[in-house]
Amino acid sequence: MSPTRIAIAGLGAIGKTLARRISDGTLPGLTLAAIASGDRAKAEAWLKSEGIACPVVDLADFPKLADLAVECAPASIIEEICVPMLKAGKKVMVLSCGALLPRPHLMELAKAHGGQIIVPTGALLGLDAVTAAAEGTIHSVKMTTRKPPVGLKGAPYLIEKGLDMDKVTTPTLVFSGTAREAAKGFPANVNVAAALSLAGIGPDRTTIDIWADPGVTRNCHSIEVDADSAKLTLAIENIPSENPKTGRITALSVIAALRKLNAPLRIGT
Ligand SMILES: NC(=O)C1=CN([C@@H]2O[C@H](COP(=O)(O)OP(=O)(O)OC[C@H]3O[C@@H](n4cnc5c(N)ncnc54)[C@H](OP(=O)(O)O)[C@@H]3O)[C@@H](O)[C@H]2O)C=CC1
Ligand SMILES: O=C([O-])CC(=O)C(=O)O
Repeated sequence: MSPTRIAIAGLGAIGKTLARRISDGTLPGLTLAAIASGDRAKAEAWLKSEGIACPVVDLADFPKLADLAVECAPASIIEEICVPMLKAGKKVMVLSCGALLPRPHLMELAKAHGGQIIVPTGALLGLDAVTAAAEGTIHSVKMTTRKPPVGLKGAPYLIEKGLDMDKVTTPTLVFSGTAREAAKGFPANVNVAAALSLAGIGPDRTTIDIWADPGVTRNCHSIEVDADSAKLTLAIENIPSENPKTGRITALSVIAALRKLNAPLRIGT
């Protein structure tokens, strides 16, 4: 069987970890085929320093070079990554999944051309159980996120409300609302809430409280799901990566999902 060719869009905290792990040959049946970056010269210099041989290309070139693209770039360019791949009937693993909520046309495009959008568990946990529960009836899904203020800095919602994260000295509830509203107001901070909503009862019925908490050093998420099959209470404390907004486990989740693509034994939903 020929190897599955992987393209990476975005060579940041997630993309770099991914590039290292695919190119070192520890993921059987996968090959690193292409990378797109916001800064081609910087990406080429980094790849050279790591001893990774991979072309840095334009996003538009992905469909001819790759079978699956991993989107780990700013949410604002999701269309540029997904549209060419999906039109070519290929797969895209989407990390900026909050940006999927206002774009149902991307799912339509996948359906029309036989492509697929894959949202990995990412920085969260329990999406296996939530998708299973969603095959029955889920009554409610509530999430609470608690991050160090630096992990929320720059969010459009905070800027709009004039909330300065440098001035937060006690745990502060900065947002309470639906996953859809959270994805709009915090596009680089709570993709986890969007993933949870897509797994369960959708972005308008899934709720989230976001706390800026100077007392924590990790990005902490807890989930409560009430369903006719089970009651779930789940929590995860993510150690930040080189990007304080992004937990280290996110890249590992992508690697685990990629490993499952060609694995003879597949664990989990
Ligand atoms: N679903 C989930 O559970 C999670 C999702 N995320 C999301 O995943 C995404 C990536 O996260 P992370 O790796 O931490 O982000 P980073 O900010 O570390 O990296 C993003 C990279 O994208 C690159 N980029 C910018 N413009 C373009 C472009 N036009 N084409 C290709 N690449 C570009 C940037 O490169 P340069 O610096 O050269 O401009 C940057 O290195 C974010 O949207 C984040 O919110 C994060 C954590 C969890
Ligand atoms: O969901 C996100 O975008 C990032 C996040 O909370 C985490 O990594 O813990």
